[in-house]
Amino acid sequence: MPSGGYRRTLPTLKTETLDDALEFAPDTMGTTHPGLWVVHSGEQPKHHVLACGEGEHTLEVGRDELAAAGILDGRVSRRHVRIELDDARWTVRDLGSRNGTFVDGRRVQSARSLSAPVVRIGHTVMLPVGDRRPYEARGLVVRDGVVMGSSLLMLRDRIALIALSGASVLILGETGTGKELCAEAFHTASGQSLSRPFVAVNCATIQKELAEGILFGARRGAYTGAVTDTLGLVQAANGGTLFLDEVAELDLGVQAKLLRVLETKRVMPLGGVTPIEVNVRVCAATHKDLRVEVTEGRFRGDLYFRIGRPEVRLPALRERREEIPWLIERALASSTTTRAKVTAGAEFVEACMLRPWPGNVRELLAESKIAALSAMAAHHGSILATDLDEEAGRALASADESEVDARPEAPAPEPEAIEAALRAEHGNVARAAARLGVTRGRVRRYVERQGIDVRTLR
Ligand SMILES: Nc1ncnc2c1ncn2[C@@H]1O[C@H](COP(=O)(O)OP(=O)(O)OP(=O)(O)O)[C@@H](O)[C@H]1O
Repeated sequence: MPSGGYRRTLPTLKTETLDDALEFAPDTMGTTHPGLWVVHSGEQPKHHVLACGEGEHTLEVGRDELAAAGILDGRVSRRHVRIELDDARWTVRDLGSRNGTFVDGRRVQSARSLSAPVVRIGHTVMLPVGDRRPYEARGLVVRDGVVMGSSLLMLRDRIALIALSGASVLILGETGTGKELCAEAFHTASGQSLSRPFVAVNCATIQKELAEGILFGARRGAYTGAVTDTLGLVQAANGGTLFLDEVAELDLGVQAKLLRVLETKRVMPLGGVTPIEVNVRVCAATHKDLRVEVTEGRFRGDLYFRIGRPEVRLPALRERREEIPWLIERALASSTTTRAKVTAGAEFVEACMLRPWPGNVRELLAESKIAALSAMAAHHGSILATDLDEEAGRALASADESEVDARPEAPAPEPEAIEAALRAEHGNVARAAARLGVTRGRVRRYVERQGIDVRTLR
């Protein structure tokens, strides 16, 4: 295969009916349907919606309400918290509980906020929802390791409809939101048999001068070094799907040739004389606004109209926080080092739900694994909030902020002091950093530089 792409067949995805594409407009009486969504409890992800009574906006939650939903949490008081939606504002009031109510990570007696906060009581994490009906109707599905909350399920249905219509699709979304997974779902839903190829290429990684050969193939002798015929990704995807990730990075000249291939359904390899017939579905993705790219002359308008419509937009992870507990569980289950050895504590999950995750799912999965190792090194089977790296999931510093951050820091601790702190804390980087009064990143970098295996310090 040419570099920059790969070819594989995909596992079967069960086809689901599309008739559950419900619309959730306020009902004719203007009644809202607020509720409280339990997303994590007892070190496990949950999906359970507690409903306010018909026409009511207030919900009281305690041990019995949770137990009725099959959720047992000994740290929750009998009458623990009242949550109210009033004039589009959430009010959370502790009802004199023994272990307190936490709103967005802070213990409160009472708190009001315009946006739905993350609420924790005992070992249970919850999200208030203004309209519980989509969550009740669609739930949350984990299939073949892919976690899909209500918004992703809706998106998947839309992608399936587009695929069945025979059109191409443009997938928009921040890095790590799952655009490639969507492309795979598009391929599967196209009804193309499993033996048909799915070929993915990240256009940002293709060198400009090699792009034509990589995409369209080359005949032997077409250029210095072309010692054999090469197929090209378009031909490799023949009969299946070509996924062009970061499509905005394609050179304008290559864009023109790609458009021609798609219009004529023929590809001419470099140095070739006879075009070859191809039948390829294109699925493209980008984190850029292609319309702006067209307006500013960096993307061809004609290609945009060929592959840029219809578009689907993947929400950032911070817009679908209910998936976070399930993704953490996926991360722990995916490695034999952590599987069945550690679980995610409620405070860890809460901390994860409060970070913006600019790297989205990819970043959360990676940081969950690091946190799990930190918990294991410290001999606790439950991942604590302090096991989450301080820098993990935080917004990336802008250039201006990095200048501020570049102010001289407190002097770096001596290596002996770092190692002593690590020994005292049995290899727990977070606690060693707290003991030294420096950031966790600083201790972690020291550990990595020195090649210290923190497990030996347990
Ligand atoms: N809903 C999900 N459930 C489970 N894993 C997911 C989900 N979404 C994404 N991932 C995982 O997160 C990682 C990043 O996903 P993917 O490569 O599809 O993102 P992307 O948007 O294409 O990223 P980029 O723009 O950087 O190429 C992959 O390991 C993928 O398996």
